[in-house]
Amino acid sequence: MCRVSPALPAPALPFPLLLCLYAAAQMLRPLPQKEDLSNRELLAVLARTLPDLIHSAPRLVLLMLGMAVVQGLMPALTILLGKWTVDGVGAALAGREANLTLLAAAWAGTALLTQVTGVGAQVLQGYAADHFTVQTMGRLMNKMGELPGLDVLEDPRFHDDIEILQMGAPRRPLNLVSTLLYLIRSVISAVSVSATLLSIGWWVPLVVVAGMLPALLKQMEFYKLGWSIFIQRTQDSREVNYLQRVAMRHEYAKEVRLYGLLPYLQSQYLSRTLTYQQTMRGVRNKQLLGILPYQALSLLVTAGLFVYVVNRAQHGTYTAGSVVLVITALAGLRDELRSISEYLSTGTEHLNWFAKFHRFLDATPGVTLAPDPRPLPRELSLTLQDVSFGYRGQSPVIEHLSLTIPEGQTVAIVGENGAGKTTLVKLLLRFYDPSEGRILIGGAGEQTDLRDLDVNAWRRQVAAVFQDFARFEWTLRDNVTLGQPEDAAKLSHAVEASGLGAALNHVDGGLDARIGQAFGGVDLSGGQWQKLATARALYREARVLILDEPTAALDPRSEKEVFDAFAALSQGRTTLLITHRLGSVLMADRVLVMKRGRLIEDGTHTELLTRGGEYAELWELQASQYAESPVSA
Ligand SMILES: Nc1ncnc2c1ncn2[C@@H]1O[C@H](COP(=O)(O)OP(=O)(O)OP(=O)(O)O)[C@@H](O)[C@H]1O
Repeated sequence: MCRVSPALPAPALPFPLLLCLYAAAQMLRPLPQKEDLSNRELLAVLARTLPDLIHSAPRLVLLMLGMAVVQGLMPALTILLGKWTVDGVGAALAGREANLTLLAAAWAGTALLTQVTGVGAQVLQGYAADHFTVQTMGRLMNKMGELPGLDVLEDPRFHDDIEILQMGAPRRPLNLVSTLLYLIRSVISAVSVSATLLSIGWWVPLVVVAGMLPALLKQMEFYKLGWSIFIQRTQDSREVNYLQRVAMRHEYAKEVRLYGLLPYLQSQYLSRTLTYQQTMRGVRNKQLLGILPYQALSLLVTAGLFVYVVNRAQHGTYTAGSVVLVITALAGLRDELRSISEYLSTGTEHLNWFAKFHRFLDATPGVTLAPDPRPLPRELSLTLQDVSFGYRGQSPVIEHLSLTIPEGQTVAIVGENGAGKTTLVKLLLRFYDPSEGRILIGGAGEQTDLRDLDVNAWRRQVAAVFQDFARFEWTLRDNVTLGQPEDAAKLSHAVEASGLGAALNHVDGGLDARIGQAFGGVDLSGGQWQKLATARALYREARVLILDEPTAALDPRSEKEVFDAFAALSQGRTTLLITHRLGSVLMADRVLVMKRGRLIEDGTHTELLTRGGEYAELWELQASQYAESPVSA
């Protein structure tokens, strides 16, 4: 509550008093919470974030803090120098002694120091940004390394977060530290500038701050909206960006043109964007108009004080220098308080980002690394014991699956689309853990639950050609070796056996040619990409080979060559071949037929044909397609 000086002339009393009361009442009104986190939670995030950031560049942060303190004191010093100079000029004009040269030098020194510390702070920020980015990105990458499975990455709760984290990692840490330093600078500046007003009267800073605060708190509310708008935008913008991508990217261009999709995409894009913009415009305008009365109050207080000081100066109570001081201090204080409210709000935004960062770092994956991994068994036979699994706790897509695949066996897995064949492979690679049952690795007497093994050691024993293999836009060589030490003989065999060798003849630069369009490389055909994925699997010396539709994109000659290569490679290795081309099943020792997540048939090709079940039916169906084809026209 404000107290009014008894020395204040009677007519001036009610005005500041009323304003103080009004301002106090406004300040007591609770602010609507627009941000995700409470102030206490934000402070907890700050307490966790700051030590990490300081630790990554302690000297830089200390230097930046020193500069912020110096910069914070400069405005008050400049204001006082202004007052003293004006009063000095007055004294000199009246024939009294005044050291104006010293004042001018001090003013110039202050201006210079402000400039130097400003530039210095920016240089330091550049260095700090490099440290922070490396540290933050490093922690994100480390976390990725702690996520052996795919569950967290596929969790819809993290889809938006991952995009926000990726975009923010290079800038949020520096933004947070700079905002805090700016905040410290502005608080020091506001306090010291307010202190200069004490020379007018002890009540002056109180009245001024009380008059300006409501507008600034309101302003802060508006800034706080920024984060909610940003979050909202990320959710909406993923949809909108997707539409944009479909309209503009090469990979969709053929269908977009053939099916005349552009008008549809445009209308979807426009309607979503316009709805979003309309909502945001409404919120923004309401907020901005809401600030107006508070700004009027702030203006009234400063104008009132100005009139009062000018009036009293005319009667000789204050010097001309004091009038200059009030003018500059009021302007300075208003700017600083506005900056404080802005920094508090943007700081909140950065802390909200860090809250997401921590949430991701703290995410506990369903698939965890074994704390004390058991050694890999000598023999790598695979056993599923009553395994069931459903994605993200949904209804099971694998149900009560039990089977054993001895090391060295070649097994074909067949079945209709969606039967669970790829899911079975993903479970064997421990991208997910079964919801029920166990997967055991090892021969009799040494079987170990897959969950208890070092998952990376296990995966090093496996090579795979996935149905949706990755297309790394690196050189052909890097695409095959994938960061492993290069062995020229192995590389050349993998390239030839996969059928990639023929394609290389037409590519400038051979194995060192960059592929893919993202960096202006040569693009490969679908089949060539698949051969590349095959070469990758062939290059890896693995004891288990997983082939999920490995020849779907290959021409018949390439398919034959690749299967010959697989047949040679599968000797002595456990091979799982998922395929709809039943002709290729003949290379398998055993066939598993899956239907709706269950194993319905298990035997050799001949046994299953004789049994006359699902497999025999599928075989007949495919064979009849060839038989019915006219042999000669
Ligand atoms: N990441 C995922 N999240 C949720 N559901 C999934 C996911 N992957 C697959 N599914 C679902 O699991 C079921 C089994 O899919 P899976 O890919 O294992 O079948 P598949 O037998 O390999 O089929 P296809 O022959 O078509 O490749 C399907 O119903 C599919 O929709």
